[in-house]
Amino acid sequence: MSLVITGASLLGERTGDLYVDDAGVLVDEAPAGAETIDADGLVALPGLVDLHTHLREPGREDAETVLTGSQAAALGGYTAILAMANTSPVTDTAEAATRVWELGREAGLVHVQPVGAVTRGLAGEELAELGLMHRSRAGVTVFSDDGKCVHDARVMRRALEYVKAFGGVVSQHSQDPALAGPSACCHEGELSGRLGLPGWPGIAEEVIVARDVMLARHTGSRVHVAHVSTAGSVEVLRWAKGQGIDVTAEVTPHHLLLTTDLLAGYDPTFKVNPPLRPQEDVDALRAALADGTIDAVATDHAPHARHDKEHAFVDAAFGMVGLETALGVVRTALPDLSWADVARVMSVTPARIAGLADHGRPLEPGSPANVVLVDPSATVTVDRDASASLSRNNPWHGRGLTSRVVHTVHGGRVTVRDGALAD
Ligand SMILES: NC(=O)N[C@@H](CC(=O)O)C(=O)O
Ligand SMILES: [Zn+2]
Ligand SMILES: [Zn+2]
Repeated sequence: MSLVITGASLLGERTGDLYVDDAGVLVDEAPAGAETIDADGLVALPGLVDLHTHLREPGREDAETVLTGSQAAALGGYTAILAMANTSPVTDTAEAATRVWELGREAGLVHVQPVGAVTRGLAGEELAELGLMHRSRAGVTVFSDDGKCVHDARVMRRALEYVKAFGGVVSQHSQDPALAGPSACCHEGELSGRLGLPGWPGIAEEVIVARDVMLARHTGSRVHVAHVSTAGSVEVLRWAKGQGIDVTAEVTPHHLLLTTDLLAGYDPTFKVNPPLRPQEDVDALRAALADGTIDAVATDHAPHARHDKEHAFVDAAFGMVGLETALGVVRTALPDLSWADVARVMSVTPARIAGLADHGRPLEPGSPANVVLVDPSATVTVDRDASASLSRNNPWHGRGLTSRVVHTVHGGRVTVRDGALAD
């Protein structure tokens, strides 16, 4: 179905119309018989790309499936998501990766790009079949043991050497298990002491980031730092980039807006890895995103069933949902970021990091029609029950967030119309 989108503000810079042909590609003339979307007052961006999504299929379809996660992604303005490997079983074979890729195609709402595990079963010992996953139909290029840190430096070195051959990247969950003990469940600081909760200090992240940028330099391979959470990690990244080391980094929406004080109520909704940090870290993360030291925003959408989350704080699962709220949180946390910069950190750069050639493209003839249309002046009050996700661990419930995703177009197909899933 061809499409004419009229009067949108393209990246907030100039008003223009967008034309989409039957093949789902942007063209320079209005196709005959096209559906029209009136986008007057809306900002058009390339469809968002999430480098870090947890779908729970296979294994925990009660918490999320590829379909429900894809729906949440489309509602959040995404046209591509990377599905983390910590499912059950783990995505550590070509067959498992291909299955996730197929489920994504069947859901048909966003491109679901499987992330492959670095090590078998995320055990941190033997490398998974990285080459076979890359050569499979899923075409895996991003590898991660996320949820666990590849803590053995020798294993990390070998993984980097291996993926270098085909331009792959290792996305690291930076958490030194020796410094952040097995029961660590929040930021280590004055508050964790007062609350009597075992903390995990920023240094447990920073030593791994520092080690990994040196391994990237040594191997000439590419490292991506998942969910950066401290000012110290930002300093290391700034230095590494200055040296020309091939490293990229992401920050989550929640680390840009929420701080560790929220833990005073012992509400496990706010329990996440890495933990919410003090305001000084949040300020450093915002500045680093604005100046390009941090390359991308990634949701780390981590749905959990009620019976895994509703526990005493120490026993509850780590993680929060985030696909539907990411853009609103970024707009709220960084109101001065230009729309072109929002496109850069939420679409263009993540697509480049993941090697997704059809995403993050300029809104110009010849590009695949992956587009999101946003109302920049709306405020949305988040309701955790009005969500496509199967999980309700939503830290934004009841909050007002700036901007609203109105329409999403994936490959020329309208997936979200007027803020609701299209039929
Ligand atoms: N972020 C989280 O707190 N949890 C993630 C794992 C992870 O990203 O480390 C999960 O899979 O639930
Ligand atoms: Zn992680
Ligand atoms: Zn994660």
